[in-house]
Amino acid sequence: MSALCLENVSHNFGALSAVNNVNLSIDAGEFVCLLGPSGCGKTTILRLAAGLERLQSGKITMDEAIVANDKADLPPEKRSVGLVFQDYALFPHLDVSKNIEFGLKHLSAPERKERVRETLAQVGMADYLHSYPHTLSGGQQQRVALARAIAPRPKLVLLDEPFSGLDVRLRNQVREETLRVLKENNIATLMVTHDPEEAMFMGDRVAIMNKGQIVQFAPPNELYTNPANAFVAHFFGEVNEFKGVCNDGHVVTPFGALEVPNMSHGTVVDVLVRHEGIVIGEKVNGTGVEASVLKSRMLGKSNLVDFKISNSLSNDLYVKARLDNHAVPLAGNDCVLELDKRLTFVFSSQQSKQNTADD
Ligand SMILES: Nc1ncnc2c1ncn2[C@@H]1O[C@H](COP(=O)(O)OP(=O)(O)OP(=O)(O)O)[C@@H](O)[C@H]1O
Repeated sequence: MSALCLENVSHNFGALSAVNNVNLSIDAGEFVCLLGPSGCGKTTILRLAAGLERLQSGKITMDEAIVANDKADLPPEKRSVGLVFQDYALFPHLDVSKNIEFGLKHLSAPERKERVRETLAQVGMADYLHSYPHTLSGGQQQRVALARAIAPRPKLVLLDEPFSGLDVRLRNQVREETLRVLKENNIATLMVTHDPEEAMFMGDRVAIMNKGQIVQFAPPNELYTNPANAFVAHFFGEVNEFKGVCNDGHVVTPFGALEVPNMSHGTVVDVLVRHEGIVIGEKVNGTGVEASVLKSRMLGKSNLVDFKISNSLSNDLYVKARLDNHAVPLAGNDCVLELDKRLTFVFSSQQSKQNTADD
């Protein structure tokens, strides 16, 4: 059963189409991230699901029950949804316990107290019952905001860029804690983010959006290794890009011929290779290409290495590779480069153009 299901949902602001025929469903207990560039419609989808924006077209159900369609539109307080926003939105004049009790009016006073205590313990804030929001750090406020959202035991929580106000180190910690708490409580979650790494870290599945539409909805691993188009490939990491033409089921690249069995003869293509898809190899059976190392930069666990390929089909060609520290050749040295085909993608140029965010 879907905790949340959007069917053919569209939304306009005047002449602007902010959300265009979106279908999205989240299973019970599943964590789904809505990822995309600024202005692609992520927050509008979240607001429609929460009931903060009136549905114009389509249908929204929660646990199979209609919450919004052309006839009905349940107000936010009737949707049993927990909300957490970027700015935490705690009530400044209420202490932590009162902030959380706010959503528990249906419980008796002793039940309320017990629920507050229990929920704060889950987020590691049991000692802050009577603190006021302004005396708490950003991370602590975010934990209280999460406690407030889950205390009424909703089946669905909606998070809008909840970690973007936190510094990087704290962000990783709060992300992990948030994920743990939501999973422990088997709460389905839809989280808006524009950070691909965050989406991959947290999401069981990620819906990637562009221009009001969902372009691909899949587990992180699939988005990374099997992107539906060039937009998705670019969004999930840096790539090297070459142009080519499909010739009898093959496209010739500076690294040799690649098979493209499903493309028609003469199709102009973009070949995209992830930086980590260029590897050092040996020249065997004519595969691989000789290259010289221009520059290498240490980036923690890996190095970003610039190569020049001189015997390419046209002019000199420059590519970047992300190599493990132990595999880095010295600047000025020559080596043979190969493609890791799992991290090499071929798309028709026409299709790539249509999917580019800023064209
Ligand atoms: N209340 C509004 N009135 C008019 N236009 C709006 C309104 N809310 C959003 N928009 C527009 O709708 C489009 C989608 O906005 P939305 O906030 O959903 O995008 P987003 O993907 O969440 O962006 P960001 O990551 O920058 O928050 C944008 O072009 C935005 O300017």
